Order: sequence, then C-alpha cells, then structure tokens
Amino acid sequence: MSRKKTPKSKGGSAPAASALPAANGPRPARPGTARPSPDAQPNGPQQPSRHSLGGGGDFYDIAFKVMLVGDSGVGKTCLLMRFKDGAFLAGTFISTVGIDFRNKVLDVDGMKVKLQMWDTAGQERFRSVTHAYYRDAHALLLLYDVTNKASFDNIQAWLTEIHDYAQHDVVLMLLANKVDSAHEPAVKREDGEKLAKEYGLPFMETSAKTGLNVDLAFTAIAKELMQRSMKVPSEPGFQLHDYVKREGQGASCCRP
Ligand SMILES: Nc1nc2c(ncn2[C@@H]2O[C@H](COP(=O)(O)OP(=O)(O)OP(=O)(O)O)[C@@H](O)[C@H]2O)c(=O)[nH]1
Ligand SMILES: [Mg+2]
Repeated sequence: MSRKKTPKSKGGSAPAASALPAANGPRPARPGTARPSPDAQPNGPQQPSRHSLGGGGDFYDIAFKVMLVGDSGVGKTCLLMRFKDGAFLAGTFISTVGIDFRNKVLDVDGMKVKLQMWDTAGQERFRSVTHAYYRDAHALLLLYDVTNKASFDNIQAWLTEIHDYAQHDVVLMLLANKVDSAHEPAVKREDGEKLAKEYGLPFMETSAKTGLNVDLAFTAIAKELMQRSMKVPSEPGFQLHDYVKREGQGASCCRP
C-alpha cells in the first residue's frame, strides 16, 4: 500500500473575489499567504490508499474537507488554531480575508484521517467567495458566539445559505463558542440546544480559549465522515448526536 504525505504546518488562503460592502464595517485583515496546496483537493473524500504527495509530513489514509462558517468574530480562526496547534490567539482580532486553510492528520479508529480545514471569512463582503467552496465541503462547523446575541440570531440565515450552497448530505454541527466567559452569556445553552434540536443538528459548547470540546468537535466530524465513507465495522452503531452528547463536557467545568 502506498502512503500519502501531507506537508506539516502549511497554510494558505484563497484571495477574495468580491468586494461587497461589509456588514460591520472594515476590520484589519489577516493577510493571505499562499494558494491552497495541491493536496487540498476538495472533490470527494480521498480513498484509503496512502499515496505519497511528496514533501515532509504525516501519512494519511483518507482526507476530508471541513469548513468553518459563522459571523465575523465568533472565533472560527481561533477554534481552528486551537485544534491545529493547541494555542489560543489572544489579543487583537485579525479578521480573515476570503478563505484560509490548515491541515491536520488525526488517528481515528486506527486510520489516519487528514482534515483539510477551511477557515472562511465571516464578513459579509466575502460571502460570494465562501459560496464557491460550500459544495466541496464534506462537513461544516457552524459557530456562534455565546457573548454575541446577533451571531446567534444570524444562525438561521447561515442555515439558509448552507441549504442553498452546500451538499444536501453535508455533515453539519452547531457550535456555541466562547463559553469560557465568567459573565452570564448573551445566549443561553438551552437556546442553542433548542435551535439545534429544531434543525436536527448535533450541538456542542466550545471555547477556543480554554480548548473545551475543541478536539472533540473535529474528532466527532472525522468519525462521522469515516463511518459514512468506510462503514467501519468496529463501530457499526456510531451516531454523531449520541457521541457528542456522551463525550462533550459542560462549560461550567472549565470556567476560570
Ligand atoms: N473569550 C474568548 N474569546 C475568543 C474565543 N475565540 C475567539 N475569541 C476572540 O474573538 C475574536 C475573534 O476571533 P476570530 O477567531 O478571529 O474570529 P473569526 O470568526 O475567525 O472572525 P472572521 O475571521 O472575521 O470571520 C478574537 O479577539 C479572539 O481572541 C473564545 O473561545 N473565548
Ligand atoms: Mg477568522
């Protein structure tokens, strides 16, 4: 069996293709660094054959594309960086321009699963850029910020957008981010749970700051995608909803 390699710690961004007016006014932009790497092939999961892509890095059996969406400032980039590097980007908020990407290889049930993670810009003016990427996503993490009610109110609009542009069978999970705050959140956990239930979505509270449930969110997605594509015999009963309910930790455990 040949093995695939993926370059370590490579990131890049697709340039913005439109300049519609920003909903919340302009913000400082996180500069793009490069075009997506050749291994960021979005069409269909790469089947388990372990080919080499050249360059240094990890081997993997199968790859999936996971896209992070949600309003600007909800913490998409921070969540991704927490998962990728285990670090929190504190300090100045640098808004994403267009789309950035990062890769990470996970061990899931004895398989090396590469997640190609696409970090979209939440700002309205980049919406037409992100639209182009939806159809290739195998999974979507839809985030809101529990300290920002508007970001929660906009979830319905995001779901409409997902309905319009993503594959009908895309794996979708709702994440309530920034649950580390010591203050009363603007959006209660029950409201998030209720909305998720209404749309039949798995739901989790996360914090890019403390790391709460961050690995779990991505692992759950990887497991679900693996299950779908491989029909893993060792876990015939894997259910994404049940898994995140069982494994997820409450926010209260990790508040400072
Ligand atoms: N307390 C807290 N702050 C967070 C968390 N995640 C992100 N932030 C902060 O929220 C701000 C926005 O985070 P980003 O990850 O850049 O937001 P984004 O969703 O990528 O925004 P766009 O790129 O504009 O779409 C930054 O100042 C972060 O430090 C979190 O879990 N807890
Ligand atoms: Mg960002």
